[in-house]
Amino acid sequence: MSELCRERLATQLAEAVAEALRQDLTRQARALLVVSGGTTPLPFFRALSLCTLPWSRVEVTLADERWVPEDHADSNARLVREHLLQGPAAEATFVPLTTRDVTPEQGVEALVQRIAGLAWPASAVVLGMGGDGHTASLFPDSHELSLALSTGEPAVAVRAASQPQPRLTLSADRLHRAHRHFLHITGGDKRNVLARALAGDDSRELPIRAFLACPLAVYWAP
Ligand SMILES: O=C1O[C@H](COP(=O)(O)O)[C@@H](O)[C@H](O)[C@H]1O
Repeated sequence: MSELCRERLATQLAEAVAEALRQDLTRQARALLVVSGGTTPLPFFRALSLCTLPWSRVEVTLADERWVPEDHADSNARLVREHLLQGPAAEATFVPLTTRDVTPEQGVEALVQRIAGLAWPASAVVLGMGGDGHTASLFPDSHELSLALSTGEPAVAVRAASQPQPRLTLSADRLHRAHRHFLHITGGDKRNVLARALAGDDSRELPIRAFLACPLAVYWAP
């Protein structure tokens, strides 16, 4: 039952995101979609790839990325290429968030320049959330969290003791500036984390709190 619910949730989210892109494309030449990685978005990526859109006018980038090669099992870019950029959606322009630099600290400046030409503000940001309340790569146990929550720079290199790889994340400021915000989560554990987040206001404890007033359209299924 929960598999069916999750598929329907992914389809409904894909329809809402596609409609957001269509609306913006009636008044601008290009529209930008920011997606998250991890495991939750896979059915959403597949559903969105089936939507009718002028894909050649759609740009896609990530909210965050693990600093691994694109063929690595943990690469968010690999997920986007394999599950979203398929069929007609392959005509979209995808801008990944890694370089060949050894560390994200070395690569961040080039990435800031790479994403500067995208159609900001994004039409939609689709956030995920971890069990620790992180979203994008805004981790509660990261030294760079305060910077990523407060900087006006678009992207930040981050490290967190809880994570095996260093990361690159769009800053809260850059994510905030999107026209629409969606949160895609599944399962009782994440529902409970979201309930905790809604009951407080310290974004350093549960970084998803930084987006609760965007407004944030929550797409949840068991
Ligand atoms: O590390 C990450 O985790 C979150 C949530 O991932 P999930 O596997 O629980 O769906 C994701 O939103 C983020 O983009 C990703 O890099």
